[in-house]
Amino acid sequence: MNAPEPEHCPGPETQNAGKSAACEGCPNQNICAEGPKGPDPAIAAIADRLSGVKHKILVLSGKGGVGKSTFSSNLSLFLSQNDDTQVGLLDIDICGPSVPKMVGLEGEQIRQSSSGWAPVYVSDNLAVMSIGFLMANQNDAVIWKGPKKNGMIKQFLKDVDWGDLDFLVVDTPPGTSDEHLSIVQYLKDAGITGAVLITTPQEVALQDVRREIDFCRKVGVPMIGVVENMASFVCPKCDKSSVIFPATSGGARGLAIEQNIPFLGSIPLDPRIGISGDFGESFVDQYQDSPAYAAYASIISSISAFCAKN
Ligand SMILES: Nc1ncnc2c1ncn2[C@@H]1O[C@H](COP(=O)(O)OP(=O)(O)OP(=O)(O)O)[C@@H](O)[C@H]1O
Repeated sequence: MNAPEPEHCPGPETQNAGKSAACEGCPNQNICAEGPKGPDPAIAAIADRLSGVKHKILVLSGKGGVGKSTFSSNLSLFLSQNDDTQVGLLDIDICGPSVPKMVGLEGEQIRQSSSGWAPVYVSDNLAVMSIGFLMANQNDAVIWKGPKKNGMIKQFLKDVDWGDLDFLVVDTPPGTSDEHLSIVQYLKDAGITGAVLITTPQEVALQDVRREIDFCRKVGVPMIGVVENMASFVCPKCDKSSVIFPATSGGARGLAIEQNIPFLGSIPLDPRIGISGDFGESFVDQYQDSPAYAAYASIISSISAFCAKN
């Protein structure tokens, strides 16, 4: 749907979709008339498939490049440090699937099993599925229109055999697009524990987070909180921290207060985070004495506490 609904819109899922008097002249008329009627049976199939998954966490960002995939990967790696915690990481950033590289699974392929698509394992208790595993060449561009992207998201949610998981971390595309609406719609019956919103401190990024917050409120996704990324620089040699954007310092925290949602914490820019991601190594396993690790630990403890209560 890309135009506002007309007054008295019968709703895209109804038998009258695209055919009632209110639909005349609506730019969505043809899409609605041709679209599926009634609830999508995939929604129930997805709930069934994910019935063994305790917590589904969406990682969202208003803008690209703010560190959403890095956070999703490190969140999953961190949670899986506990051998008794089963973690799944689903990368549905269809146009820029960077998770396979970040967790050291570049070049892996999806395997079919009798019970669906088998995820690829980083360790015994960390399973990963990514659109990147379907691409023969990692440099290929994914040029798909909306319905095909939505179909792929549906298939990922419905067909991947995760087994029992404590956490499923979902790395989403940036912004609030059709794909986000689809994810929320498809997970309607399965349930979403909550969303973590990643931002950098610049005002342009914060503006987009406001839209993301508005989206979550409109579609009823609980917000676990906001994470600020790359607001300060920590020197890997002396661990001294310097603020990078003094003009917007504290902006993400201020935004969280203004919007009445939790501020989970601030992860500094640490070159070792970028390097670890580029080489598919685990930052959270290797640099446990760094300020950035301490920030991850504190943020993830708040996320776990939220999940335990919901
Ligand atoms: N705290 C950090 N310190 C250092 N580098 C970081 C940090 N967070 C992210 N990066 C680096 O910033 C770049 C962008 O991060 P990432 O790919 O995670 O962003 P993204 O929001 O997922 O982007 P997109 O949505 O466009 O895929 C990467 O090179 C990553 O290594």
